[in-house]
Amino acid sequence: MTPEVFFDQLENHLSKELPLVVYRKPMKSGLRALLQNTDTLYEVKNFKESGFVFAPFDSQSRKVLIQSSEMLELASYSPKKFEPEEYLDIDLKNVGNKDHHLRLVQNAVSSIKQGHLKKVVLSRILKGQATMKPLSLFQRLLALYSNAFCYLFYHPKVGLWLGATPEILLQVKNNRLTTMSLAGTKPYVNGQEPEWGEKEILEQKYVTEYIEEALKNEISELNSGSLESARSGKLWHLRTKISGNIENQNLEGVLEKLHPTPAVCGLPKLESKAFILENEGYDRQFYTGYLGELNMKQEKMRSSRRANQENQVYRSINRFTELFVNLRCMQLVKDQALIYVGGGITAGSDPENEWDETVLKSKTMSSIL
Ligand SMILES: C=C(O[C@@H]1C=C(C(=O)O)C=C[C@H]1O)C(=O)O
Repeated sequence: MTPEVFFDQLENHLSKELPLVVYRKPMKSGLRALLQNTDTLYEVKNFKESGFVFAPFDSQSRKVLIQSSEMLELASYSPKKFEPEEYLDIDLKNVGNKDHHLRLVQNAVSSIKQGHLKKVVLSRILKGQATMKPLSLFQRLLALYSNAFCYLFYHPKVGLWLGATPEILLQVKNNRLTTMSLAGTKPYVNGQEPEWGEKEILEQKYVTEYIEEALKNEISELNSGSLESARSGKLWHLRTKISGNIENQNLEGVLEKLHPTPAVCGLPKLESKAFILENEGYDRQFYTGYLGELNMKQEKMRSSRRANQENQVYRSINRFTELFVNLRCMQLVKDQALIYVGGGITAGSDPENEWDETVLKSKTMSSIL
């Protein structure tokens, strides 16, 4: 299949207002799309389902599933080069005023200092104008962010979302589970690794400790890698990779423990979530939720040749799950682009710096407008 045919089929599906998702995994060149031929809204109930899950921040709300009627694959796709520099100063409007966000951060810092919370992630929306078709915006994402999970999701009963996320929530392949702790942000300047301060080191450490604690009874041989700087577009983050063995494939239990991690919610989990729902002043919907392949089939052709036996080729079918946190994303409502951004607040946070961090993060998506 050629890229033209691939994208024409997606365009045609979107024009019929039918659900679809198209995505590229980090550091891969292939594209995959799942197309659903009815507008039924399927939901994930127990994580035994198979398809593409699109789950909101608030786990009380429904987790949408695209059940593929048809899967399209493009083995390799080279996006047209795109130079965003000239687009970077795009005019974005703040939804909600700056004072509100500064006060929100200040209140969180006070709450942390009083000992009610250790960390809370606070976010907001910026608004821009989309002047291109959604699939053209998606192609720009592909051109800019080769190490992110890039996606476009559409369901007539949910809306249209696009994103390029650097954060893995969970991968499960052959009983091997991988996740990561990602937090702390610095701008990417001249390719130089940043000097990390105490504030970033602490906020990332909280996430690592939380994940280790959450998984310790679910996962055997749990192992945390070393702390590293990870680049994400024009930003750097601190990252620790964490892996282990998941014996009983209890995805529902693991996700219940893991999501939302303090990378997008806070610590303690329930208190910080309540703080967000009470004070942030808007509905995050799918921002800081998670998305990706759930129990997808992978067929492998194996061959075995034993002495005195014919060469046998047989098929084995594995299932795998690969979920990402829905960060660096936007929602398209007609030609309005709503860009969702946030940052982790700890005792050492300065409201103006936190505001600047959200402006910086918004450029990941505003660069494609
Ligand atoms: C909340 C976001 O990002 C998260 C928060 C980070 C931080 O506080 O430094 C860094 C990476 C993500 O875990 C976002 O991009 O909106």
